[in-house]
Amino acid sequence: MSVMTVEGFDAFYGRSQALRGFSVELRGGEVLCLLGRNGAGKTTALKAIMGTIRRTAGRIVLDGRDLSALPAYEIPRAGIAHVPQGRRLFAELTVAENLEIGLSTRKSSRRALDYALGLFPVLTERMNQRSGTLSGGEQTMLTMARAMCIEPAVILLDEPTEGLMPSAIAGIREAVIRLRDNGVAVLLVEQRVDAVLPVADRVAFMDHGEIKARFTIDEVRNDLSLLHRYVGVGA
Ligand SMILES: Nc1ncnc2c1ncn2[C@@H]1O[C@H](COP(=O)(O)OP(=O)(O)OP(=O)(O)O)[C@@H](O)[C@H]1O
Repeated sequence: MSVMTVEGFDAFYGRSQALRGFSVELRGGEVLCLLGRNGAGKTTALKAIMGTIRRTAGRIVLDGRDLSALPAYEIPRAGIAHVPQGRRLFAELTVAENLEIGLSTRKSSRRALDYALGLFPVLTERMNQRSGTLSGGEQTMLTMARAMCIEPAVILLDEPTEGLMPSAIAGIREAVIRLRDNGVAVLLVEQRVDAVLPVADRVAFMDHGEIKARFTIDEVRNDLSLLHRYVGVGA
């Protein structure tokens, strides 16, 4: 199983420090959920892992390979996929065409496509539909499937359930579980604790760019007041 280690990331927006010693370790077949109030630095942490914002300190290692000095465009090829907040699909293009874009960095594209569609079978019936006409949940799954076309060891998901109806949230939850059961390491950013509890193995609470506390999901389930204390949500 893969292991990703992120150690001591610092990052700044101008003079304001957005990440302070951000560190996580994540294994294949595991879901780590990053929770925190608005502006805590969760999205910034994912961008720092992808190298799309500059880090001033820290290192990242995936399966013994130090990725710290790689340019951002090399990070997906090294095995880390990112599904950013909001669904960045090409609405006028079909499902198949959107997936082809995900495949363009791979040589063995047929196998990768079969793999991605196997994780999100609902898309196979909609290959020729314009992606802008998919439901919100289907669009999110397409974005996730596109990211999976590189057959990554790690996937970073930034609020995949944002704006979705409860029924669609259940579909995303199942998709996350399927990724995990396929041995993928999942780093999940969520606002909605109800979306997290059924899928997370561990949670980390962020505040002011820093991880303030880490718990196993059983510790959270046994003491829901932790959620209230760290993210200010009703428990
Ligand atoms: N491009 C930017 N320039 C300046 N400041 C930024 C920029 N992007 C984010 N910030 C600031 O950095 C802090 C962390 O933002 P970030 O988006 O990482 O938080 P978040 O935890 O993902 O929040 P949310 O849950 O609202 O998405 C916030 O104070 C935000 O205003």
